[in-house]
Amino acid sequence: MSETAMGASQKDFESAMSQVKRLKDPGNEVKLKLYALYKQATEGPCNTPKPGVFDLINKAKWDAWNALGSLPKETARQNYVDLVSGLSSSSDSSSQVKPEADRKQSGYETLVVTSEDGITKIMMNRPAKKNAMTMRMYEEIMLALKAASKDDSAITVLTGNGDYYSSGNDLTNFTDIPSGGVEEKAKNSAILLRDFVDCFIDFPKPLIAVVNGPAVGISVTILGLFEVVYASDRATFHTPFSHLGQSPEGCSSYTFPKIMGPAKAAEMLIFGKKLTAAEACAQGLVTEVFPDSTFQKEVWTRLKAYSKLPPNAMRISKQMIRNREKEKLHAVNAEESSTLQERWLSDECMNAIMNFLTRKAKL
Ligand SMILES: CCCCCCCCCCC/C=C/C(=O)SCCNC(=O)CCNC(=O)[C@H](O)C(C)(C)COP(=O)(O)OP(=O)(O)OC[C@H]1O[C@@H](n2cnc3c(N)ncnc32)[C@H](O)[C@@H]1OP(=O)(O)O
Repeated sequence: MSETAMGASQKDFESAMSQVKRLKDPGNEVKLKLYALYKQATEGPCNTPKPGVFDLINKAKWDAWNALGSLPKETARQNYVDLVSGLSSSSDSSSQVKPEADRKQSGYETLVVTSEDGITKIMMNRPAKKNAMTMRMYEEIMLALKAASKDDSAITVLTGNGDYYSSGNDLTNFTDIPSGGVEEKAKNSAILLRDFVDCFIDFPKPLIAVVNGPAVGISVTILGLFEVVYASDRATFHTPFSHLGQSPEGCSSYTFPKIMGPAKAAEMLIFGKKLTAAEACAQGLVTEVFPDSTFQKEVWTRLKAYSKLPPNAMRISKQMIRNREKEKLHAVNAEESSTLQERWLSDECMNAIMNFLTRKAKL
């Protein structure tokens, strides 16, 4: 009988463990798999309490281990040995890693993040769900922005994969209620929202939105915190907060009236008027609109040229503009987040979410 059919021996397992230490960094996703298999092989099914939502690293590790369910220890041990052996042979045969692979940053579940030509591109990557923003996506965008603020790129871009830029908050975020109840969820979500928007307020480099298709809710409101917004002529801009029993966020209660005047801002934020890309451009929310057929080519050519400008000069200019109203923006963000915390508990909001989830209503 072959070794594999019998299952890996303790000796194979120990040898794989020491092999792991000599491997080239396999990336976060693989490291999580290795961690989970190791825990399952040595301790059995996940037996520790789930870490809190903000304990990102331990939560990711816990999720990976917990996902193995009741996989037997022996199978986990064998899978660990097989995974390490696969990694060793691929790292032996490709010590010269392709530049393409180097540019893509792994470890994100909801994003594709790449860095090249002086541009870090953060792409929301849930096209089948119109890039709706899950709790995980909010956390990952914050992580990606923090990393981009320290990397050597000159500018940072947020965009979406597929036909939508983003359909805004994933409404199923309302369904995962913890044991502390809906009040606890609303409180934690308000903290997450405030932290999320703070990352945009404080982001130190020029931030560009490449709006490849329709944008809804929070994906629209935070555009007021970007330096430049390029849109395909297929894009639309929609903030249906009253329809959802909610109120504005992303500092839009302050930035939108400043950008487009109070009357136009009210039409969008109170009455949920959906703007075409051309209308959004006329009102100053969008910098420039491109035909969809040439959108990607034209925008990226433009951005590559901008990314060659002296990065420190661009950074200093951005900060000079932003610093004039940073304090105000933080105060607005705090107020909008705490107002929403109450709104989320209202009947108006709950009914609207139930209507979407039971497919009685779409925008
Ligand atoms: C207790 C408190 C918890 C609070 C947690 C809050 C956390 C922070 C919140 C910050 C505040 C943000 C506010 C907003 O962003 S408000 C805007 C919310 N967005 C919406 O209301 C859009 C809802 N979606 C739609 O109306 C339509 O899907 C849409 C018009 C966008 C597209 O319609 P279309 O017919 O073209 O496509 P489908 O509907 O078939 O969509 C394809 C699949 O994608 C799913 N989908 C799309 N958008 C969302 C979404 N926003 N949330 C969840 N799911 C979404 C859709 O259901 C389809 O899925 P299936 O294929 O599985 O059916």
